[in-house]
Amino acid sequence: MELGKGGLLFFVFLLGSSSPCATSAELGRSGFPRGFVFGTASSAYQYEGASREGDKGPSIWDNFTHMHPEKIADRSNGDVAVDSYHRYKEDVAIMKDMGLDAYRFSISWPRILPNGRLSGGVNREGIKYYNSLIDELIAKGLQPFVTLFHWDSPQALEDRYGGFLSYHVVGDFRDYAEICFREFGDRVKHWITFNEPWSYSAGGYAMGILAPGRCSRWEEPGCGAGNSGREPYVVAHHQLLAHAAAVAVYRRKYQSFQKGKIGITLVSNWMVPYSNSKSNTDAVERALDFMYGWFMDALTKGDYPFNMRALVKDRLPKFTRKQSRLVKGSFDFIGLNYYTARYVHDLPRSNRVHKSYSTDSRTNATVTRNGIPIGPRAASSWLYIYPRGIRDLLLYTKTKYDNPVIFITENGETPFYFLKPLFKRYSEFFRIPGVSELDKTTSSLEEALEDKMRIDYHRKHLSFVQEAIREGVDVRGYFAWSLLDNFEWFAGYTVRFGINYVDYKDDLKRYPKSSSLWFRKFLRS
Ligand SMILES: N=C(Cc1ccccc1)N[C@@H]1O[C@H](CO[C@@H]2OC[C@@H](O)[C@H](O)[C@H]2O)[C@@H](O)[C@H](O)[C@H]1O
Repeated sequence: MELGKGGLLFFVFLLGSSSPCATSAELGRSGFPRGFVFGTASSAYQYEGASREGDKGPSIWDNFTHMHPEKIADRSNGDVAVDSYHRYKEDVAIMKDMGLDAYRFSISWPRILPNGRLSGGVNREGIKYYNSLIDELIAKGLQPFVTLFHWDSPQALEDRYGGFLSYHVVGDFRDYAEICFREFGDRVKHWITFNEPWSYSAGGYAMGILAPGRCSRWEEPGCGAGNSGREPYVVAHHQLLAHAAAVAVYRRKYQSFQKGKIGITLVSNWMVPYSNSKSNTDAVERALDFMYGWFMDALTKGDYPFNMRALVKDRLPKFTRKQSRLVKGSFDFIGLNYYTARYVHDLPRSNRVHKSYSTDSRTNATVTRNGIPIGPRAASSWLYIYPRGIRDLLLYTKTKYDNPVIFITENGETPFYFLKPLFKRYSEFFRIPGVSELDKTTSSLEEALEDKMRIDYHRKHLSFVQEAIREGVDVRGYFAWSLLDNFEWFAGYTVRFGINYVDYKDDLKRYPKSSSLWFRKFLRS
């Protein structure tokens, strides 16, 4: 049944139930299909530290945080992070004790190739570290899910040819990926080429809030160089080509005897029309195309969505026939990161001279409708809690993209923290409508470990994942973001996503939060 644009969204909307059937009493591992994988997720720059140890080369995040500390909320960096480079055995023991099945982590490209290129030499210290981590996971009965690129591009390639702005990155990424397949593929059976190419393209080249921090001069908060109307599309294009090149190598030279699966992790908000007018339901379709279809259409159809081609025109790169064939179908599964949702309404055609990815879709996304938030706000200004969105996004993917195999590779939140005294004295200023519970910044460790809001977030999202499975979506796993509190990019260490607490003031000691204990019980029931 061919559904028109609005019809598809209306179809998803109609089927939606206001809340999932399972109650917290019923919710447990046994409510999911046999073999469903439960894990936690992390990334190299946010966890490892040891930024200049073990002969690792610098990444663009090492450079970005040191050159632009003002772009990080607490002027911090990942030089030490949570020191997983030295403490990975302790971290794996935490996962084992929780009863998790898998761990999603990323490999730092410049830790394997310090100069970014094969010709610069392979760093055996880097190979040794990841072998140790993978061996430890397997020894403790955990499956490694490995992301090859989680934003920490080698600085050497940025200096050499502008990193992902250049087509040269395709061959260098392919060579890097092949080293990983060869060295780790006997034990790694789930490969994720890129984490959130949307975030890297939009955050790094349209908004300038992620490394390498490029955007047009007139964009807020202002960047030294860049072009928000062209560079995000070029960088996304080269990520897709690099992804397809790596998949082709894996399928041609390794998959037949290593028997692994390879995919890519995408992120999308769920988009809710501000009203059911045609202009706003059309706007929702455009918003989904510009964030999610940008990659899903290329991966399933071999070309960008019609909406993008029609609106971005010659600023949107074109696939050659050969490239289109390489990209189309270049996945065994899709990793999907879901955090939040937005209300979306149409923006009339503007004759803006300043072209930007951020305005090309002619939509505006808001977190409130008639003054009412779409859901309780987490600590991060972009994260409003809308659990039903994970089910709607999964159903949309099933219906529009032919029911691919999906792993939820990230889902998580960071409770609202306030300075307790400040909160008490100025609570009327902080009263955010709809926030069910504020986790105040606490004065004691005991209070810091109490994260009921995060338990509620994961319980509700897991219930909606169950509902999506009942409706036929082929979801095979769920990874919570994140195992530990960690370096959260432009927020630094000011927000905490961990289900396990890290005491930054006392030797990075790890402590289970209530959510960790909840997951431990969930995984045994
Ligand atoms: N952070 C994102 C997507 C994103 C990109 C630009 C701006 C906003 C949001 N995606 C995933 O979210 C996770 C949580 O992201 C945090 O969200 C709250 C922000 O304040 C914080 O800076 C960010 O790290 C990251 O840690 C993962 O590495 C990443 O894969």
